[in-house]
Amino acid sequence: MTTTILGYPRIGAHRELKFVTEEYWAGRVGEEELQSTASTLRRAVWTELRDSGLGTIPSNTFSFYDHVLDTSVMVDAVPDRYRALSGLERYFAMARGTADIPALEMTKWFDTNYHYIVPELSLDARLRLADGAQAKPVAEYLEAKTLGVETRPVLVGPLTYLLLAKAAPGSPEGFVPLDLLGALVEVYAELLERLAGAGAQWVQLDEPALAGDLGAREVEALERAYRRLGGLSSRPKILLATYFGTVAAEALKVVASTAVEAIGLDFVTRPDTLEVVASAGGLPHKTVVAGVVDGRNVWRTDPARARSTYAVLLGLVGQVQLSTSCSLLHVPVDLDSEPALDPAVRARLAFARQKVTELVALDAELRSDAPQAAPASAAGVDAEVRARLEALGDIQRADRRTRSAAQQAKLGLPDLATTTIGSFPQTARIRRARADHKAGRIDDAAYTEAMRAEIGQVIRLQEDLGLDVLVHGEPERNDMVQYFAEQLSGYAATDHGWVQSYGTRCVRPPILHGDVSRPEPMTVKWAAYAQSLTAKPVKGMLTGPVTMLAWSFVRDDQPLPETARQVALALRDEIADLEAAGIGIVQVDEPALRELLPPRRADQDAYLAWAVAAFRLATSGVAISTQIHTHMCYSEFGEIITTIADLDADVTSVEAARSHMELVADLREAGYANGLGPGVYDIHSPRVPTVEEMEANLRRALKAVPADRLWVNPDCGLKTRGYAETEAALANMVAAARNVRATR
Ligand SMILES: Nc1nc2c(c(=O)[nH]1)N[C@@H](CNc1ccc(C(=O)N[C@@H](CCC(=O)N[C@@H](CCC(=O)N[C@@H](CCC(=O)O)C(=O)O)C(=O)O)C(=O)O)cc1)CN2
Ligand code: MET
Ligand SMILES: [Zn+2]
Repeated sequence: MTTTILGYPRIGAHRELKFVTEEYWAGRVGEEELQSTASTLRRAVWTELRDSGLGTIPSNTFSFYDHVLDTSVMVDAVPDRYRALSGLERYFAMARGTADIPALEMTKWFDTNYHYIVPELSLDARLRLADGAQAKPVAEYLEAKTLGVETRPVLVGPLTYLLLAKAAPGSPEGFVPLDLLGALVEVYAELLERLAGAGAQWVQLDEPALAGDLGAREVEALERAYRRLGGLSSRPKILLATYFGTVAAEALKVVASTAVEAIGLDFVTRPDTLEVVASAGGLPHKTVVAGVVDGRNVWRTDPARARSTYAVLLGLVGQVQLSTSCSLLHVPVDLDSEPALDPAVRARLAFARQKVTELVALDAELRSDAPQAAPASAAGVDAEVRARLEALGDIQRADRRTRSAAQQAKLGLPDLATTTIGSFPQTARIRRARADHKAGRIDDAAYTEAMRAEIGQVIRLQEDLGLDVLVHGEPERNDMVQYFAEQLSGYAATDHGWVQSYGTRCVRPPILHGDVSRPEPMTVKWAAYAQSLTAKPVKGMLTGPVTMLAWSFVRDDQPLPETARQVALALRDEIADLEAAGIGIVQVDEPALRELLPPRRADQDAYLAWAVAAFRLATSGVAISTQIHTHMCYSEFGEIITTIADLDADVTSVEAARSHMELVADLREAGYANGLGPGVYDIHSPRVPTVEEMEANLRRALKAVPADRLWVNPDCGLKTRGYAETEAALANMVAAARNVRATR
């Protein structure tokens, strides 16, 4: 037996990669320094893993932006619009766009808060191993080898890669990326041969798609791909890694029949993986890389549970190695950087470094037969919260027409009302004030004053621009989830627990460890201050229960819906306080609603039911004249379209610019008849949208939504943008709304 992990954080223990990359983008450091920092970070990971005693060590887990984008570049799946560029310039243009070329799309990596760059494939794509012997996985394998570390290069598996890709715009009807499987597998065949030539003993092919529902076509593709790769005469041994759920039984059967030497299985996400292996008649000729340590949550592993999984597996499979359930990309690097955490919570935690140590210890324990003590786990119980939830009555609001009449009487908004999604640019000045406050360089009063000054500016700007519904701009929030978590009981925040979300953007997911309650109002003083500065309505801004869970590390000792109800109750209280303070519109953001959708159809309805119930619990306590908004972004909404209607918010804003408002008609079909704000421009790019393009978007939307229900807003919050482009874009947006109002 031995140990391994499926991947490791790449951003650096102190976000070194983020900082150097952003300096490179700003033109303040050159490529040489960028490359040298990257190399230092890779080496640090390899030597750390080697010194920790881990059995086998992954490589090619580094990326300058995203591992799916790396794969696209590696197989030369580069759309023509980037062909004039080369090297890193091309790579970052694909990720982020340039002044002239739009970026590739970005979307959620399965049900995580990591985002990948969506491959765009056309029927005539000529896939090939772009850099031949210098291909990234080969180069990184050799780089580790010169340090004396033998590694297992990690690749996105060909099936998963194609299932995550989309057909290039203008592709012939019926073309799907999976049609390119044959060509892609030949590129992987060449790569595997080159890796073998470089001396690699093992390669890891990640196929998380195998934990979802698979059709006959996908199963057939799986078989074709791995028969071909398994049958290569010169290749490393193959570890085919499945994760983010239980491997589909049909897929396991196929993989078992190929020459693949090892299969990675996730024993953490769901309880039924052992049953699937047993029903398949075991895997007597394979090594199972058993994911017994949770790769994406921060709780210490229960050794008794790992032991029993191991014992059962021993009787079912050829060999067992202990591993993480998925890459450690999704957890922070080091618990030792968090001295301020409550010791009782801390005792229950393991970050990436600690998980490696856990694996080594588990392995030693299983060899020596000396059982380890289980972590003491005692989540805080709040009897009052439980009693209140128990006693809670109706969570249904009055019917939509009654509400909308009352709200219109009170708010008197024009047709095509203009607004924004909440945040305004998080400037260096704002972040510095927060850092100064935290370090004690400025006191509470000075910090409050600094934030009020920001709010004052944002309100004035919106009045000057002529927006109809204003926001306070969220300057006081380090992050829309962390900010609330820092104020709720039952939640802990970290100081350095950074996890990559996309590119150089990171988050510190808070840790939800016990029953949740709200000791004090969380947003009222900021919202009320903003409202005191203007006669226009100011929209209060909260993060919804599902998103509060999705972007946190959540306790695993009670069902998720229970935890969601506790968060929802705290939000319900907050909304009541906002209403009492004179805030007539409250937006409850649920950008992660789609993200938590389980991969298997069979599990989806139950999830959607509790997600809707939690949202309604949070939002149903208000007067009919109080307008509830919600906001969603970063998702393919297809599967949750009827759920958006079920939330029954008075107004829903959704990301729509990149899909050209397609969603608007879909929502109407699904019976959505409330207010709708399809984003009229993409906020992910510094490009300033023209009045004409936003007008065109609005006219398109008007075909499906009447003007008195159509809202005009950007796709999402503006926190990652600068002021110059924000002001220009919003001015154009208001002009577009006015033009459409005038010429309808
Ligand atoms: N949790 C979460 N998930 C999400 C989103 C989101 O907003 N939140 N949005 C979607 C896209 N994901 C995103 C993730 C991160 C960021 C983002 O802007 N992150 C910032 C950090 C935000 C933050 O926590 N800021 C803190 C800390 C800032 C900081 O780095 N401070 C310096 C010191 C201050 C300075 O001198 O600048 C330090 O700690 O070293 C603050 O403002 O207080 C970044 O990576 O740069 C944006 C979108 C989906 N998932
Ligand atoms: N109100 C939030 C903002 O504007 C919503 C963001 S959704 C990722 O930043
Ligand atoms: Zn958003």
